[in-house]
Amino acid sequence: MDILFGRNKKEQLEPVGAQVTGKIPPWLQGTLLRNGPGMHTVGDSRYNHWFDGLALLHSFTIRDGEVYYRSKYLKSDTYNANIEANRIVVSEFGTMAYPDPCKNIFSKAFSYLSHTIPDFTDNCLINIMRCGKDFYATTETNYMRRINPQTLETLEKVDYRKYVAINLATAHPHYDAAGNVLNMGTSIVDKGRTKYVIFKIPARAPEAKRKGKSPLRHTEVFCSIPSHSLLSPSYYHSFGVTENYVVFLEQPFRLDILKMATAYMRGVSWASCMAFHREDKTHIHIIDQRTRRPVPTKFYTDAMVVFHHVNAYEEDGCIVFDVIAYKDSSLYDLFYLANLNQDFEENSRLTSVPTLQRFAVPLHVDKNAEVGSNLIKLTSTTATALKERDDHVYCQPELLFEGLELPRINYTHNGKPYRYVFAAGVQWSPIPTKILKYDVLTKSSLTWREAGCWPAEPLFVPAPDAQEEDDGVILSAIVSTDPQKLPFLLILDAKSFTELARASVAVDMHLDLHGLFIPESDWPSSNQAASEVPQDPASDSQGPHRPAGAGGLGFPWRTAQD
Ligand SMILES: CC1=C(/C=C/C(C)=C/C=C/C(C)=C/C=O)C(C)(C)CCC1
Ligand SMILES: [Fe+2]
Repeated sequence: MDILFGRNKKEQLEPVGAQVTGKIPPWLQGTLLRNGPGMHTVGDSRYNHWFDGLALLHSFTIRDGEVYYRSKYLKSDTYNANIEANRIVVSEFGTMAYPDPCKNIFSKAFSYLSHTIPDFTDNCLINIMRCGKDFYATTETNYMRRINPQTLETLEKVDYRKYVAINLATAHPHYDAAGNVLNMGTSIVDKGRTKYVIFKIPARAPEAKRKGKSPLRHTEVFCSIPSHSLLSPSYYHSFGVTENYVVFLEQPFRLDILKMATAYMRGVSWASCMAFHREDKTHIHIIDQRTRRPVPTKFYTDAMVVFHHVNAYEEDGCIVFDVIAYKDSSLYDLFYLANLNQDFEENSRLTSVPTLQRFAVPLHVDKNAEVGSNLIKLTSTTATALKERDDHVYCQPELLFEGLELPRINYTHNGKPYRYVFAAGVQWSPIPTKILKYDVLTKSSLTWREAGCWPAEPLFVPAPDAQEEDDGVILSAIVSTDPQKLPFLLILDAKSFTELARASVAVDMHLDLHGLFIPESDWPSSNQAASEVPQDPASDSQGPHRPAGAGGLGFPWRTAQD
């Protein structure tokens, strides 16, 4: 597994043409832009965990049936400091680093003190966020890096704290139809309180105040939810939205702030300051977007760990939400590189298989309902919500499917009733070996897999004239451990799950985490995009074609005159 996880990946700075087999639908024009860890050693020093790796951005530009690939390391402050020192000098999730090993005892003590409130990393390796015409590489700290989505160049560092009082933020924001961003973050012991903050970033700054200013300046706090514990807030990786509500799971997988404050001094990583408390509850917070207040009923379920929300929607006075859940927090332990690179089959066995679970929460709890009665009357799910005393409701999910992660949906159905989950399929190990389409209505699934192939998160792009939810394609970057097979971009017909085309590239491709698709018509200037892609030296075409301007391919919002 060293090929997948151990080696530092080589950048592909200039776009390289792919060898396309099959036929790419002519309407599919745009760029798949993705992020993930690509470098795990610097000089003689080594990161401990796969999530520590330095962010490597890569993109597949699809134009007129041809595909061009490029990749570039995010030139974060973290990257630059490491490269300059020729060793790891900035701490990441699973690795605590020390900038100056030869300091004397006094400056060491001073350095320890200044690290009790740590300045986190800007190694933004998890996802790409779009905000109007701006694109950002994101992680879960208070930093993001703006990037050029065409050249993959790294632009300015953004500190969320300048706009909203948070120390951590998710890398999985939501978008409304106008492209406004809704995200969540945690504010740790600020003015004596620890809270979860839901905030909105407008896609564009208000007209009068625009003048080239970033929409981030107009970030607005939407709602704050006090943490159940001041010194051990919940860790969360994503959240759910419906048309009128936000779903937030305050799970008993928690950060220990006192441990974090002493981690640097004790020489332990941030990861060691997180713990799963299996004896505790998972609190389900439902926030009404119209009143900007949490629904007062105290909904809860058993202890679980959720990284990815799939979707949520309203049905007959209930909130239905689907998540990928685990019985424990062992997933993060499996990504220690020592486990991935040695005795992979033994060390990387999932002790808890990720399952698709459906929850149903009643929005109005009948005061006269009997204690112990099930408040869910929906015929579409067997999920229950049992009334208890004192405004408490105990929710139990319906198990829909076992063995899936990295879920994606047709995003035009986000927050609304939907039918299909596209996901990576996992069995005994957390590394996906297949791609799945799960139908929540018929409870049936379709699978794509190939020997020696390791697929990334499957991303759905709707066809321009889509009538049905699955009219479109699935894009997934596939890394191969078969020496005879190059890595490739796989394009599946989302309806039948059959292969339409693949674009193989002779590059050192990394396993990535998350990303997005930018339709050609959404580029701020399509001329510029066209000029960025050079002629493929291997092809005898007359150079890059001008984009036809296929409109509105998949993003649920328009940016038109940006
Ligand atoms: C650096 C850092 C963090 C980083 C977390 C990361 C990098 C998580 C990655 C999660 C992924 C990739 C999940 C996939 O499902 C914390 C713990 C938030 C807080 C302390 C500083
Ligand atoms: Fe994620």
